[in-house]
Amino acid sequence: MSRTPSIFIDGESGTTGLQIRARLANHKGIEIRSIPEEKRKDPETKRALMEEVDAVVLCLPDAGAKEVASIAREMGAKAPRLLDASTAHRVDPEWVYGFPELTKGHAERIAAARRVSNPGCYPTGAIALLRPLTESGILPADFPIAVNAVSGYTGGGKSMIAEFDAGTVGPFFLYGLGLEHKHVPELQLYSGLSRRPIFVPSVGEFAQGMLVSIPLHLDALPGKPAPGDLEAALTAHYTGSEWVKVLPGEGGARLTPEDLNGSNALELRVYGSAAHRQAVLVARLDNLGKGASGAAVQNLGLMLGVEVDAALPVAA
Ligand SMILES: NC(=O)C1=CN([C@@H]2O[C@H](COP(=O)(O)OP(=O)(O)OC[C@H]3O[C@@H](n4cnc5c(N)ncnc54)[C@H](OP(=O)(O)O)[C@@H]3O)[C@@H](O)[C@H]2O)C=CC1
Ligand SMILES: CC(=O)N[C@@H](CCC(=O)OP(=O)(O)O)C(=O)O
Repeated sequence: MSRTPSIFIDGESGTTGLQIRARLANHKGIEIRSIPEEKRKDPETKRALMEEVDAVVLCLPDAGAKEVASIAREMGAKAPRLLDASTAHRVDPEWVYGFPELTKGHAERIAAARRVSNPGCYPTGAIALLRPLTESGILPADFPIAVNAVSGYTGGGKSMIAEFDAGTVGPFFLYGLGLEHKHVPELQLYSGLSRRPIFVPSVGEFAQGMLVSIPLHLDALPGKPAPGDLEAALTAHYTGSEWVKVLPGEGGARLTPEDLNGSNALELRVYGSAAHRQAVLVARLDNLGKGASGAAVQNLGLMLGVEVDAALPVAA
């Protein structure tokens, strides 16, 4: 593409949309087009702009994302490429899952795709930990898995931010306790699990940041691996990755969720006790970074074939 590619961020004033704009603020290689505020939910205005841009980033509730996807279907070959940040299309086989580090060749699949579905924040951490273990055969697909996670409250979008700003919620809560959280299908599918994992999310009184942890009884795994074998499988999978790093798990250390805020980084650690034959896999990320807008900017770079910095620009 020789001219500057253009995008339309549908839902640009929401939590995810604003963060994408901020990450692209200093970027000269992508032109951002908008529609007037009062027309932002008008399908005909959207359709007209969709005819003029190369890609649309959907930062909308699921219903809004499905509406734009159906406009794009009607447009046929004239439709722009779509990158959907919502949950609407994540396990739809006609969409490519937007986790470039998923497996060998996946970044190239994203680069070539017409429709890409950006991952959920929690699945980003869990899939990053589990996929290399199922792919390498260390973890059987039907192994019982439980995923625990804590998120900053921006993960709940404008409505949850308003609740915390108003001081009407306590400092911490578990949720998803009906075991029907919307992230479980993508987490199961892309981790390569045949047995539905148990997922226990929670929110703390901090705006941004996330930890995802997965405890494992190593004796129950067929090859009875040591913690170091798990770490070696993760290291082999992510060697050379710009954004995903495998770091030593130092027992006794405290791990806090906010350290990667503003970045597009994802850190993976294996904590283990050889004596007790136990391990805990932990992912740390910014829920608005690699968990949402950073990942979206990374995917846009692949889709449009331009160099992007998926991290927030550092304030001068
Ligand atoms: N926050 C997060 O960490 C993550 C969010 N996501 C997903 O991204 C999407 C957006 O979430 P988030 O940014 O948090 O949500 P927000 O509630 O913060 O923002 C959504 C924005 O979309 C606007 N909007 C709603 N319906 C339409 C429509 N039909 N057309 C145009 N604009 C519309 C809203 O405007 P108004 O308020 O005026 O209705 C609002 O500005 C969701 O699907 C969410 O699941 C994905 C990953 C992480
Ligand atoms: C704290 C909180 O409420 N988090 C959101 C998920 C945030 C996220 O990744 O969202 P999407 O799947 O919408 O993209 C939730 O649990 O529904």
